[in-house]
Amino acid sequence: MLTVNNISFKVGHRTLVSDVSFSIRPGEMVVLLGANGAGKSTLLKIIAGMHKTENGQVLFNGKLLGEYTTSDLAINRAVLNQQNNVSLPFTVAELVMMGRYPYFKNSPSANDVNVVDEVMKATGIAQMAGRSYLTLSGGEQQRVQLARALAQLWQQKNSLLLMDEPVTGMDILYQQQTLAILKAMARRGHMVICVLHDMNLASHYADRVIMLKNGRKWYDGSPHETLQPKPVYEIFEIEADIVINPSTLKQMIMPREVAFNYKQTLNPTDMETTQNNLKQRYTEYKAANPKKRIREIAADLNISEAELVATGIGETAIPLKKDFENLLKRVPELGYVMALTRNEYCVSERKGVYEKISFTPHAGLVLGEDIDLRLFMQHWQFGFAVSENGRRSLQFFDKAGTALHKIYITDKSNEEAYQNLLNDFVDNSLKAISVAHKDDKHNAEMPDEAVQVEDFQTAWKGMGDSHEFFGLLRRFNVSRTQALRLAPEGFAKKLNAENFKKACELCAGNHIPVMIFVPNHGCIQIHTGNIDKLVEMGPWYNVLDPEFNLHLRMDAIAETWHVVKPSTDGDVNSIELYDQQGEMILQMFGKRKPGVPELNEWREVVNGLEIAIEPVN
Ligand SMILES: Nc1ncnc2c1ncn2[C@@H]1O[C@H](COP(=O)(O)OP(=O)(O)OP(=O)(O)O)[C@@H](O)[C@H]1O
Repeated sequence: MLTVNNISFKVGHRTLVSDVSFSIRPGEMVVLLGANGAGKSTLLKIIAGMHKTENGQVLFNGKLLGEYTTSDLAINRAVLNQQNNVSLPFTVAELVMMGRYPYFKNSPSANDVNVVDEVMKATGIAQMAGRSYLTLSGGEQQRVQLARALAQLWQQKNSLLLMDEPVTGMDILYQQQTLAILKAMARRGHMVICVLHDMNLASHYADRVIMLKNGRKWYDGSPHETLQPKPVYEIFEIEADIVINPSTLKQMIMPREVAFNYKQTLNPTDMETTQNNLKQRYTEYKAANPKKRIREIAADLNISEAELVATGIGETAIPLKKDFENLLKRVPELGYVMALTRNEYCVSERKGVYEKISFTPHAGLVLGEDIDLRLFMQHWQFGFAVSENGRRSLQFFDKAGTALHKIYITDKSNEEAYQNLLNDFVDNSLKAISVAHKDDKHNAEMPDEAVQVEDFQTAWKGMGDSHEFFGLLRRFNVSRTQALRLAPEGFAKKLNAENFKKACELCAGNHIPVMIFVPNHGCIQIHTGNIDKLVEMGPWYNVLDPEFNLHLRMDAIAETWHVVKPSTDGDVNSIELYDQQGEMILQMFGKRKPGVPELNEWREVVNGLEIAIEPVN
């Protein structure tokens, strides 16, 4: 058993590993994943006893690592480093025999010779036993080093194999074979910790995946739990689609294409010149189209909204430090404000006070009476305080410059608190911004036939809480609209977009309180309460109440569903609207809270909808 307790490691003032803890048992194969420089090799060296830590401890088979003698360590753990410098022309067999040095003094025993033969066969290098190591290709040398490490512990149960990128340079067959050998070693009673860069190899061979970022442990769990779009994004900053390999039922991780953004290579002066040119275009376009909103102008000019806002730096826009969690914790001081969250086709505006703000590594929460938000901070990249046409607001954008959330100052807001907040969070160094290429949405779905529909339907019916739905999508690797299509009979019914209006009218007319969720990838805004004034204006359907406004593009609704999710408080009914890409536009529930069944009146409204209007789409 290996137990790592709260270890940290510093070089000078730089912390390379910070407060990492985990244990592994004989039989387990653990894969360490993380971006370049995340601290994987450093962690491995600490566990190998090559780096001494000031804090924490490493316990190996019940004894502190520091208490092992060098010769004891040599027969209990083997290390394969990223770089193996060999300058003398040893033969392959001689080099592998080095793994047996801890076991003999002058000449190897028959057993040592046997072990060397066995590992050379296992690693496919037996036919090159007599060749000089220095004449081998990179991948062949790597296999020899692997064989040396294996020879060291081949017969030592409960020992520890520490492998730093063992498959680097190997062709695809030997990559697979190497990991198969390591997994077999684990199954024979060894403990294996292996640094890899290939998530698909990790998916196939790891029993457990530990993900590191900035020297800290971020995720620790089965490949199924950890190799998901969100952890992958957080660790590697790359969007990935996860599909299930139908023959192995293991996840396949497919990173999305990234476009090279030349603007990111511009130096600050070039960025400012580009920004000044844009400012001129923006000013001219605004003058010619005075009624257009910034989001529409951004779309027309094929530029992001954040870049347009940034053209006002020094005049209408103050850049904010990227310390958004601490900034948001101060927003309650502003008092009565207006929170705005939107996606492509729907805007939710709710007035009130930010209260009960907290952050976990996975999401932020604002759980006030009025303002109710779920925040996904990993997507928050740029922030500005904007003052335009007499309206002041804090605006937050993702890395592509798309707006995620805005907070508007009202007549009743606390002016002094707003000024103090700006003083504390202004980023005077930022003169121009450069945004990432916008990810094209391609919600590739597995074919319906590849989904384990029966199990999926059973799991749906067995939900104890509607919040489990997201986990269900992950588990069966289905998109939301696919899930609705494959739902068990009676749990998802297709409606017409007009049904949504009908439901709003019935709720407004009968004073039935509702919950309206408007999501984007950085924020979900929830309005809970009554809706009253419903107004249609061109393609927009609006709720225009004093505290809550909703603007919804009816012509963008491609699918409307009535969805039923079981919970321990009885069935929960919702109406869900999706766009052409399968992205959720809006979700509406009856007002509810945990432990209380949903309102009967709401249930009657949704259940009556299909009768009210025949579904056509
Ligand atoms: N001796 C050292 N002195 C100063 N910094 C160091 C030292 N060793 C490593 N680092 C730094 O510590 C960080 C973690 O390094 P480490 O080699 O553990 O990363 P890694 O996760 O293994 O990365 P890679 O995937 O690139 O191999 C890096 O930023 C590296 O530059």
